[in-house]
Amino acid sequence: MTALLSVRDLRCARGGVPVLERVSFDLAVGQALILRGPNGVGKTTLLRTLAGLQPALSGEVICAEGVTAYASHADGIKTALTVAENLSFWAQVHDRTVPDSVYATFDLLALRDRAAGTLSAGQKRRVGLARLAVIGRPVLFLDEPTVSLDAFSVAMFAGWMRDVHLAGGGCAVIATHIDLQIDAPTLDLTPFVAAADADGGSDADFL
Ligand SMILES: Nc1ncnc2c1ncn2[C@@H]1O[C@H](COP(=O)(O)OP(=O)(O)OP(=O)(O)O)[C@@H](O)[C@H]1O
Repeated sequence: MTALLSVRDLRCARGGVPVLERVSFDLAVGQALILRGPNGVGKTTLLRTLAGLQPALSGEVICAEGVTAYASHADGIKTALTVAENLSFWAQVHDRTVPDSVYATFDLLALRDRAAGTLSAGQKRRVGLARLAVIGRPVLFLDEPTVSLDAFSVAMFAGWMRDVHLAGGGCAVIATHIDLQIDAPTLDLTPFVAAADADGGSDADFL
């Protein structure tokens, strides 16, 4: 099966300090990988590195150009715009139109014309997740996507991930502390914590 994303012997750092090493995996069409591990183990660091937001220390992330999207804890919402205007904005940026189904899928029908700044945290998160359905990027890197969501909304998001995104030819790497009920392997990052001081610089770095 052809991989949409291949990660080879990746070593990554945060703030100049090596955090993870020896991370390798492949994701094909329809596959997701759930990242687990205690606070500070490096889930965000790995996702940022996979998304190209920071360089790897070594190793390879093999993926086609322009097919990835990264979503962090921040919703990236423009508060003065309505929900519909936010979704239209993202659609335009990606040269797409907003599928009508998105409003029902993310339970946003009643909120369509509300200024996004007036939404609750969970409602804002639903708009942020709906953005993923609008932009049409097949390779998603998601950092705690269900923060602030109630159980109904978590199930709704998981349903979209499973039945629309993955079934529609996408893949995803998802850091989450909760069980999304998605049929996907889990990668616990604990064994991949970088060896202490393995690349911690030298006195010469400070001179
Ligand atoms: N801006 C920063 N500068 C330096 N070190 C940082 C920075 N941000 C995070 N770190 C450190 O990098 C390591 C990995 O952090 P990271 O945010 O990737 O962990 P995480 O697994 O996503 O944690 P959490 O589950 O708490 O979100 C931690 O030791 C953290 O303290």
